[in-house]
Order: sequence, then structure tokens, then C-alpha cells
Amino acid sequence: MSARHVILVGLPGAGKSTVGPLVAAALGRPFLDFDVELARRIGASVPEQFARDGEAAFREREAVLSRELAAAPAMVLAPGGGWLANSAASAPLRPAGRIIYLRTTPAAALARLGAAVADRPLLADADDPLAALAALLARRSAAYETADLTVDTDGLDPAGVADRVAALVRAAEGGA
Ligand SMILES: Nc1ncnc2c1ncn2[C@@H]1O[C@H](COP(=O)(O)OP(=O)(O)OP(=O)(O)O)[C@@H](O)[C@H]1O
Ligand SMILES: O=C(O)C1=C[C@@H](O)[C@@H](O)[C@H](O)C1
Ligand SMILES: [Mg+2]
Repeated sequence: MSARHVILVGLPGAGKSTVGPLVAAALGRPFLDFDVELARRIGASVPEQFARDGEAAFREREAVLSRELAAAPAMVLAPGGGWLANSAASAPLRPAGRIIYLRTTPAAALARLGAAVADRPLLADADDPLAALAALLARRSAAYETADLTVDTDGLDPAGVADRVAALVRAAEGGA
């Protein structure tokens, strides 16, 4: 099979947007961040889209972008944290992708996010963001665990995570 998209999945704070460009540089492929691309297309940030148009509209936008990318040349992709559990979005892209789960605990994700929790609409209004992240993980972990490959990110810095992802992808592609 030809080279496939490398698709990073995991909780908010897993590091998809941070690690993605490093993986892309290591593999010599373009990088695309869904949240950034959708904000550019719609002309509104993700929190603005949630507030103005609702979550369902945002999820449909993720699905449209996924369908477009299914036929695109191989890239490194960072969808939003809810993409894999949104099967209308992830199913069309799955056959064209190698899915890598950046696994993290809710506590580590929250520590990484810090004040940026305010930019995550599913966490921003929670009385207890740690409990909200744990609830997201409980709902999504079965989907995340269907990834082709997993990297445990707690205790690794972004460069360390990117090195592991790039090495796993090279090994998988070399053996394909
Ligand atoms: N391995 C890591 N070690 C320490 N900090 C990290 C690590 N990965 C990411 N971070 C930091 O965590 C924060 C959140 O990372 P990032 O935005 O990449 O998460 P994300 O997975 O894209 O989340 P979302 O699903 O909300 O888009 C950033 O400040 C980033 O610098
Ligand atoms: O985990 C999620 O469902 C989300 C994560 C972010 O990347 C954004 O896509 C949005 O805040 C939703
Ligand atoms: Mg991100």
C-alpha cells in the first residue's frame, strides 16, 4: 500500500497539535491541524464555532474535511480530540490512515493544558476540568484503543513523543 496519512488521536492535551509538526518534519510530510484548518475555513475559532453554531455543526465540519483528505497525498494529521469517537468523521479517513494514539492520563493532560483549558469548549465551563477530562476518556478510550499504534506520552517531552511516533511509523511502513 502507498504511504498513508499518520493520524494522531487522543484527549485534549495529549499533544496532537504540538507533536504533529515535529513528526511531519521528521517524516518529510505536510502537517495539517483540523482545528486550525476549520477555524481558517469558517473564519471563527473552535470555541466561537461551538458557541455560535453548536457542537453538531463542528462535528459535521470535521466529517467534511475528513472526506476531502481521504484522497489527498500522505500527510501528518492532528484532528481534534473528539474526531475518532465521531465515526461519521473518522470512518471515511480510517482506511487512508495509520492511527496513532497519544495516550495520556487526564491529570497529565490537564497539567499540560493549564490556562488553555479555556479554549476547549468541552472543558471550559466544567466545575471540575479534571473530572470532565476523565469523563471524556471514559467515553472515548474504547475508540482510542482501536488505534493502530500507541505511544504513552506521560513523562516524555514533545520531541521525545515525536521521535517515538516517527520510529513506529518508519518501522510499520518498512514492514508493510
Ligand atoms: N509531551 C508533552 N509534554 C509536555 N507538554 C506537552 C506535551 N505535549 C503537549 N504539551 C503541551 O500541552 C499543551 C496542549 O497540547 P496540544 O495543544 O498539542 O494538545 P492537543 O492534543 O492538540 O489537544 P486538543 O485535542 O485540545 O487539540 C500545549 O501547551 C503543549 O505545549
Ligand atoms: O476533545 C474534543 O472533543 C475537542 C478537542 C479540540 O481539539 C477541539 O476539536 C474541540 O475543542 C473538541
Ligand atoms: Mg490540538
